[in-house]
Amino acid sequence: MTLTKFHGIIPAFYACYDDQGNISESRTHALCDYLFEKGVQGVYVGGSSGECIYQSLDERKAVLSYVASNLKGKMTLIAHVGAPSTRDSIELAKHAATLGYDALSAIPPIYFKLPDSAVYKYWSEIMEATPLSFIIYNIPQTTGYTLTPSLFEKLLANKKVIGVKNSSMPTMDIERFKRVGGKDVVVFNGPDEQYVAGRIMGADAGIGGTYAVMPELFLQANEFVKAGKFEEAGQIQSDINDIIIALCSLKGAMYAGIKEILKLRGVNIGSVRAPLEAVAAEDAGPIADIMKLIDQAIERYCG
Ligand SMILES: CC(=O)N[C@@H]([C@@H](O)[C@H](O)[C@H](O)CO)[C@@H](O)CC(=O)C(=O)O
Repeated sequence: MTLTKFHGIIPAFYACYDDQGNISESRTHALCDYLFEKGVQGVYVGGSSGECIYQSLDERKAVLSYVASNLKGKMTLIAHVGAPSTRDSIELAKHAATLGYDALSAIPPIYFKLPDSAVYKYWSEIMEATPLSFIIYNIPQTTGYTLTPSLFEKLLANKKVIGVKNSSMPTMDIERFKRVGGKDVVVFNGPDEQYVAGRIMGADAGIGGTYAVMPELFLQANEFVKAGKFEEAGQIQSDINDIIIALCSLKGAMYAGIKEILKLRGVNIGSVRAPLEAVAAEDAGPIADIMKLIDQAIERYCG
C-alpha cells in the first residue's frame, strides 16, 4: 500500500461538546469543515486530544461515525481505538473498519503495568480483528509504558503495522524507530514543540494536539522542512513554541484554552470534560494574547 497518504500534517481531532457537555454532532461537523478548509492531510480521531479517556464506548463510536460521514474521501482518517480493555478496543476497531477509516492506532494498555508480552498481545489482538493497517502509539508520559525499538521490530513482522506515532520527548526515539522501520514505515512526530527537530531526525509526518488551533503554521513548517529551509523552519517552530507554552500556562487545561481560541477563529466546539478544568476568568487576557501571537505568526510566515 502507498504510505504517502499518511504523510503531512495530521491534527489530533478534539472532543466537540454541546453546552451541556454532551458529544455534539453539529459541532463535530464544524471542526471537520474547518480542518478540511485549512488543507490538512488527515485527522487522528479519538486520541488524547479527543479526550477518549473520559468518554463512553458509545460516545467514541458516535464521534468516529460523525467524522467519517463528513471527511471520508476528503482526507486520511486514523481512528484511535485504545481503551482499558482489549474487548472494548476491538469493538471500536471493528466499528472504525465499517466506517472506512484508513488505519487504526492504539496506546498500550493503561493502569496496570503490564509486561511486553501482554502489550504485544493487546496490539496484536486489535490488529487481528480487522483488515485495517495499524499505527503503534508510544506515549510514555501518559501511559507509563515505553515502547522499545526491539518490541517495535517484533511488531513490524505483522504487515498490518505501518508505523508508530511517537510522543516521547527524546527525538532520538524517532531516529531509532526509523532506523528499525526504514522507508516502508511511517514515523509520526508526536511532541508539537519539536515538530521540526522530529522531522530532521527521521519523522515522515506529524500528528499533534495543537495543530488544529494553528494549522497554517504547521503546514508552513512542513513546507519549510520539505524545501530544506531549516533556518525558517527553526524560526516558525520557535514562534509555535511561544504559543504552546502560553497555552500550557493557562489556569484551565491546555485543551480548554485551545477550544476558546477556536471560538475566536469561528469554530465553537464547547469546552472540556471534567476532570479537565475549563478556562478561568483570569485566562481571558492570556487567551486574547495567544490569539494575537497566532495571527502575527500566520501573517509573518504565511501572508
Ligand atoms: C501528551 C500529549 O497530549 N501529546 C500530544 C502533543 O501533540 C501535545 O499536545 C503537544 O505537544 C503540546 O504539548 C500528542 O502527542 C498526542 C495527541 O495529540 C493525541 O493523541 O491526541
